[in-house]
Amino acid sequence: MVGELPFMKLSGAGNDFIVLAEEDAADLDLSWLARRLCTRALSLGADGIIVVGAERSDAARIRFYNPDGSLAEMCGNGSRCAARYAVERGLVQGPEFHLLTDSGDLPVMARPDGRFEVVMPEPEQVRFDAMTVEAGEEQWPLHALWVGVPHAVVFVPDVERHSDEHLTALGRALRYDDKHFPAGTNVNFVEVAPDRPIRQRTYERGVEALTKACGTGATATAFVVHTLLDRPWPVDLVVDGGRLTVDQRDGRLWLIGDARIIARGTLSPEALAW
Ligand SMILES: N[C@@H](CCC[C@H](N)C(=O)O)C(=O)O
Repeated sequence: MVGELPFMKLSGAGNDFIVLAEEDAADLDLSWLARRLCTRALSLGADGIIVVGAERSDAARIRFYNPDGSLAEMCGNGSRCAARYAVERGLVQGPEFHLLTDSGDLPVMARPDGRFEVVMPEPEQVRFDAMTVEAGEEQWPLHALWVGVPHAVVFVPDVERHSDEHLTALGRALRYDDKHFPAGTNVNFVEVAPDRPIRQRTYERGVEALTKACGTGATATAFVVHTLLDRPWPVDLVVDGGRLTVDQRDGRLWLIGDARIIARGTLSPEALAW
């Protein structure tokens, strides 16, 4: 029986997470915990849980679990939320420190404007024009790459014209396309126009739905748009839950955005009892 569990809930550009201290969650099956806690309406609900552990005064250890209980090697928005949590709980001394993730050691900085910025894993396994997406009369080019987790970046001429249901159906079909994506994929539907921020909507693996933002997805998109369309750094993106910026400095990609505390408290055992 799990007792009262201290938690914080944070949102990064609308991607929301339940964050727990490693010491409080030590004896728990984290995959099971994620499936229980992330279910909206029956429990607190979130796009994932993050477990944060003290390591050194300049480094915290973090692990992400998706709502379906799978372990995600990386989460961009979750990294900023974990960084804010680590500062709030006094696990690290800011403003510059490191997050130790399953995708490596990621430098992070608490900015004077209240936002956080975190170095993202270097894009790998890049396949430009990996396939074409058939969407009714239209054909959309899809670029595939890995930014800690797998991503597809699909260029869509007018993304706002497509309903949530349509993008969800297309995203789900691609996510489960084992031929092109043996490990599954997150799918970013992206509209690029000159002189305005990129508009991005994301179907997330492990959530199996559109979420309000995806930080690794924003990074994947920025990399593709910079490389193929010469978009200069920094690249700004509008997502359903706010704004994200991806910049390149010292040859590394930085994800910049908010990390807002929504709630602090204790989870009742009944949050898990359903
Ligand atoms: N929301 C995330 C991505 C989290 C991982 C993803 N669900 C997966 O398993 O691939 C982000 O902000 O990067």
